[in-house]
Order: sequence, then C-alpha cells, then structure tokens
Amino acid sequence: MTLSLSHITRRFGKTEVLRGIDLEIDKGELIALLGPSGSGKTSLLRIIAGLDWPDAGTLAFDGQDWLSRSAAERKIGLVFQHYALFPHMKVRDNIAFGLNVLPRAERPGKGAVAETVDRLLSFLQIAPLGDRYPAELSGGQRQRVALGRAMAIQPRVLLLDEPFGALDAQVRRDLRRWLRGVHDSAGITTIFVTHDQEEAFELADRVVVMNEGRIEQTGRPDQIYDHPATPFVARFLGLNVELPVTLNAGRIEAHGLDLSALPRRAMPDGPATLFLRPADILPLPDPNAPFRLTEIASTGALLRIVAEDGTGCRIEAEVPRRAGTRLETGMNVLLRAEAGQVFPGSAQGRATAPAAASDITHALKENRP
Ligand SMILES: Nc1ncnc2c1ncn2[C@@H]1O[C@H](COP(=O)(O)OP(=O)(O)OP(=O)(O)O)[C@@H](O)[C@H]1O
Repeated sequence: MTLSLSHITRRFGKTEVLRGIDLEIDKGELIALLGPSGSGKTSLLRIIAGLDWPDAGTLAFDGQDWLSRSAAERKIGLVFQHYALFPHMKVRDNIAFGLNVLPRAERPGKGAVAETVDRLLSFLQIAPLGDRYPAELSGGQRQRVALGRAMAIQPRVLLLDEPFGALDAQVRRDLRRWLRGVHDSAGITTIFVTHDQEEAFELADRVVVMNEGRIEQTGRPDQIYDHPATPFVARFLGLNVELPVTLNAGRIEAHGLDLSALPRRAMPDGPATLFLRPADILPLPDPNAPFRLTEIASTGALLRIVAEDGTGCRIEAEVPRRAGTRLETGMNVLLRAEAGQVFPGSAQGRATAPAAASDITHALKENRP
C-alpha cells in the first residue's frame, strides 16, 4: 500500500501555494512535513484529508484515485492543534463519536463500540479519564483523547496538524515519545505537520522539508541533518554561517580557515558557499592565524564567540564552555570547520549558479560573512 501524490498544485487567487508536489508514502511510515509558516504544509494535508482539492495533480491510495472520494470514504483520522473535542460529551463518548455516526450498515453494535473505546483508552494510557469531560483535562490529555477519537474508526491514514503546537515544551516532549510508541504499536501510516525541527527529527521515519509550496528535500532525519540538499534546507536547519570559499580539484579552500576535515566534493572548480553550524567551528589559538577573537560571551553551557579577520569577514561560533577556557578576546585563532555543506555560487545567492569572484570579494567587503 502506498499513498501516492503526483504533481499536486493548488492556487488561491494568484498565489500558488502548492507547486507540483510529488511524494510516495509507504504503509506504516511516520512522515513529518516540516517547513516554515506559509510553506504549504496544511494546504497539502487538507488535500490528502479530502477537505480541499488541488487544481492539478493526482492523489492515489493503493492505486485507487482518492480525489474522486469524499473525506469519509477515504477513512482518514484527523487531529488538529486546537482540540476539537465535544465539550458536552465525556471522553469515552468523544472517542466513540466517529463510530456512532457511521451509516447504520457499517456501525458496530453498542457493545462493540464500548469494547473499542475501552481498548483505546487503555492503549493510549488514558484509562482513568474515560468518564471526564474535556474541560476536566489538561491540554496534553485532550490531545491524547483527540488521537483516540481519530484512531477509533481504524483509519487508513492518520493526519496530524501541529497536534502539540499549543502545549508547553515539556508536555510536547512527553507526547512526542508517547506518539512514537503509539505509532510503533499500531503501525498506522501517519503524516505529521510541524514547523519544529526537533519534533520532526525525533518523531519521523522520513522528513519532508517544504518551502514556498515545493518539496526541498525528503529523507531520513540523519540524512537531512547531515546533508542538507539546498541552501534553503541548510539555513533552515541552522547552518547559518555562510562563507565564500573556492573549490579547487574538489577541495574547499578559504583564507584563514582550516577546512581539511571536510571531504572533497565532486564539483567544478570555482567560487562556492560553505554553510556551517556555529557549533561545528572550532577556534584554535594560533598567533599566525588571520582571525582575531573580538567577542566572547557565555550563555551558560556555551561560549558564543566572534572572530574577525580585519578585512570585514566576521564569523560567529559556539564552543562548549569547558572546551573554551583557553580563549581570550584579542587572541589570534585558526578556525577549523568540523562539518559543513558546500553549494556552488555566491554567499548571498540562493541559486546554485556559480558566482563571479568579484561577488565574493564584495560580500567580504560589505561585512557579510
Ligand atoms: N483558503 C485560502 N485562501 C487563500 N490563501 C490561502 C488559503 N489557505 C492557505 N492560504 C495561503 O497558502 C499559503 C500556505 O498556507 P499553509 O497554511 O498551507 O502553510 P503552512 O506551511 O501550513 O503554514 P503554518 O505553519 O503557518 O500553518 C499561505 O500563504 C496561506 O496564506
């Protein structure tokens, strides 16, 4: 079984909010749709749910066209950020709701419904809450109930739109682990929308990174974290130090930087941009190195440092505080990059077209790293 999306596009007026989405999802996968606000995550989820239709493209489940089927026919379980539990119904009646409104021919008997609800209450670790009303629950408990209600109909696919978005950080973390456990036991194909990287990376089998209505990259969390495929994904995942470098026979070179730890790239010679996480830059005291430490600030566990080379190049890095005890402002340092991603083109350009060397000199002079 696969959920198969092909060339899905959606326009609202002149705005194209989905621009040709292609995606295959296997049975039992837990997929995170990750992207900034407005990237089209919810619009895509609504189309899969049958709450909206694309202007072009196809959506198929197990080879069957889903665009000609209603939301109810698709048998989708939905959970939204703002728990839409019925306030006048007890938890067990909320969970039973989807079963009780099935057409008579498909509706299970009262006993079978009660059995399903009891099984779900215990499976979701909310057995003591069955006779409470939603107002008597915490936000996290309500979202567990909302998932129970979505699961009661034995959905083919579960769609969750920022389900933990309104909860505080610790509850979110607990629910994340709980959801991963629930998913591993129940095995329901699940698509989860979030703009929180940590959530996506901890939860998902595969992460789909979206930007401006397109998929920028799809892959396992580690793959995406270690090998962002585009400048957008690199920036979005915190590789926010952007440096002009030169590619020379696959080696990455830049004055004053030790880039020997970075593997060679099969890319043409010429100017390129190196993207680094501040925590992947190691300052090594070296009286002959061109960079000088101009700022050191402690954030508790980390030291935030700024190094400048006197020609306008300014680099910020993060060092574990204990590892940075030898560092002092005014000291010359060699900056060693432990990991990073390189793309052809100039530091400011999102395009991957190679930039002229003068662009890079200009970027340096303008104090843009
Ligand atoms: N019914 C609509 N009419 C007009 N524009 C819409 C409509 N629904 C969504 N949009 C626009 O489509 C774009 C994508 O919105 P969408 O909600 O899918 O993004 P998102 O990635 O889910 O964002 P968020 O994380 O903020 O929910 C936005 O620019 C939004 O304003």
